Amino acid sequence: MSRAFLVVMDSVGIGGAPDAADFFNGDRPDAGANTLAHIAQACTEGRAEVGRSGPLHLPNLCALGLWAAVELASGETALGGVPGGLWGAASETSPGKDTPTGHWELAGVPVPWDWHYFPETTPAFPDDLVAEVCRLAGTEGILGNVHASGTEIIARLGAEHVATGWPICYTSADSVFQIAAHEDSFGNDRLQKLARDLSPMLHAMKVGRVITRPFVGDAGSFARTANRRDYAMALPSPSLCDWVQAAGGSVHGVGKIGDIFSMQGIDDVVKGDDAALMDQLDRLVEEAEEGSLTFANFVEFDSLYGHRRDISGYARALEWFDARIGTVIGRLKKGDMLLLTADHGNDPSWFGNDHTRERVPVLIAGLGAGALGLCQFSDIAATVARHLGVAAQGPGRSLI
Ligand SMILES: O=P(O)(O)O[C@H]1O[C@H](CO)[C@@H](O)[C@H]1O
Ligand SMILES: [Mn+2]
Ligand SMILES: [Mn+2]
Repeated sequence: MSRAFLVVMDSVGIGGAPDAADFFNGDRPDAGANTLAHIAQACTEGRAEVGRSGPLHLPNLCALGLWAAVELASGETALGGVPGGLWGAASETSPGKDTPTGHWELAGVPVPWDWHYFPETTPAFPDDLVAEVCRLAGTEGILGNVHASGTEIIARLGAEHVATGWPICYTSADSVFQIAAHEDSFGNDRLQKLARDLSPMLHAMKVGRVITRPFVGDAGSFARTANRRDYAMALPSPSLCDWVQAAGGSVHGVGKIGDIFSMQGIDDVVKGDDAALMDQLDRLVEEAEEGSLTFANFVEFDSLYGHRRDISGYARALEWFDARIGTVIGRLKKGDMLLLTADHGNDPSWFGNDHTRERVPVLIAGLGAGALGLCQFSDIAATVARHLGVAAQGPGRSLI
């Protein structure tokens, strides 16, 4: 018997996606974006000195083969290290660079449809959708109705929201409908019910997620809380999580995993900030059952630093993660696999403020050293399934 830990470093791309020119930030194609290599270059050149200093220091990820994976994916040579793990680089085939699309394909389910994206117009949403939000919320109108950054829009419209009670609705380059509302004046339960009731209409439009963005505080210092929830579409077919459960194994979600899979195929989930999630991953390395899959997402690279184009912050988060994951890897037991990967890129040195289409690293601890080569996202599901002795479905092929 064996156990598997599949750990997604949200947005930690390594460049080189063959179809990057087909994806955009505004009108700028993603060709050339490289989250890790560009952060490393900025660190080396002294352009990432806030709260940290000097060259990017990732000894544990490099010891697994991270920099070999970056070079394989994109040809960029930035740092070094002799790979002591299994390492490779994976490309996505699905027509989307968002979190659910990436995770579904990592779990063996490429997305077979085109998502609906709202136009970059004002208003961004059709009248019938706005009317339905008003009906469900019991309000005369909505605020926003545009493409926006979530922190910027609550700073701009938060006071008007508190005064009118109208929900702030916005979208981005992703297939999302986001609703921000104040936890005290609007109420978090009411916000979650609104999103839950609205999501069937959005899902029928092929909008991937309705996301709640509760916030607290006063004008000038509004702050989002950890009570964000994502109401995602159901998967079109069973994923790695279902395969593991069908074989009798438990599936433990850490972080956003429960939301991304609508809890389908997941036994339990723990939530919190990334530091709390790392504690939970550490606990699961101690406690997870034989035959189980622990599926973790660390989102702060993306949500706190990638979208905000904060290179120093992203570098700090990587260095923190590297130190903590090194400890976790040191506690793995015989027969365990820990596979580190990502769901898309979010190059903080790039144009715009959205994700970037990139290859992602595949780093495996616990199974010796060697090159896995270039592969597909869905091969990761097949690899984990093979390790657990579980029958895989879908297009992936095991790398081991
Ligand atoms: O600016 P905020 O609200 O963080 O939004 C970001 O979060 C969304 C979901 O991950 C993305 O689509 C991106 O727009
Ligand atoms: Mn993501
Ligand atoms: Mn994101």
